[in-house]
Amino acid sequence: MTNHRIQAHFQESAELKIKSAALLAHPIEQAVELMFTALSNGNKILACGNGGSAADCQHFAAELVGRFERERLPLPALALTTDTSILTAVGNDYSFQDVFAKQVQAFGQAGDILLALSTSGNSSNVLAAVEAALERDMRVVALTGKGGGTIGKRLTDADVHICVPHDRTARIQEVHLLTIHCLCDGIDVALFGEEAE
Ligand SMILES: O=C(CO)[C@@H](O)[C@H](O)[C@H](O)[C@H](O)COP(=O)(O)O
Ligand SMILES: [Zn+2]
Repeated sequence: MTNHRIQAHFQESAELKIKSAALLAHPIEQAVELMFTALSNGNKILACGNGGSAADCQHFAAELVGRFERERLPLPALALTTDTSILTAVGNDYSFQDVFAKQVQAFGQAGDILLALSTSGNSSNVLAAVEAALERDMRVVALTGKGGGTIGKRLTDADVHICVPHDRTARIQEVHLLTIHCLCDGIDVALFGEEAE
């Protein structure tokens, strides 16, 4: 791999982040508001996604249950990507499409939030989780890319769609992680106010 190729990855990622800041600041603010309201009402956040997005779900849940940058009480967030017994039993006995939806049906309650991650917006198990969440009167915060796919089309006006304006999975994931950190920071600011620098 040439030095030039590495420089190009950094360049593309940096440019996309700047472009996304302008386009996504508003939906990210809306997502913070939705999440903070849910948490304040005693509700929780469930998160699902595949591959790199599964890792993002766990990253997000760790920052809510543990902490982001400020010391605070643990906040209820659960990654639906971690219990291998549930994932294999549901995948084996029903279908891979159901691995997240069954957990939304088991754990989700009205007023909870589903954080749904899919760079293509087309993963059928994430779409099924979105459907299950909407059926239960939960709100959805969807992190997508590539135009938003079928998940983008399924969302309602009460949900929040954060769609990264790019077609490359890796680049979209990089903006998703930054978005997750903005969500954590926004929740901390909603709790404590902006820190004096
Ligand atoms: O991390 C990567 C690619 O960068 C992969 O593991 C990627 O997450 C997987 O191919 C996923 O299955 C893609 O699903 P999605 O983002 O389209 O929903
Ligand atoms: Zn990746």
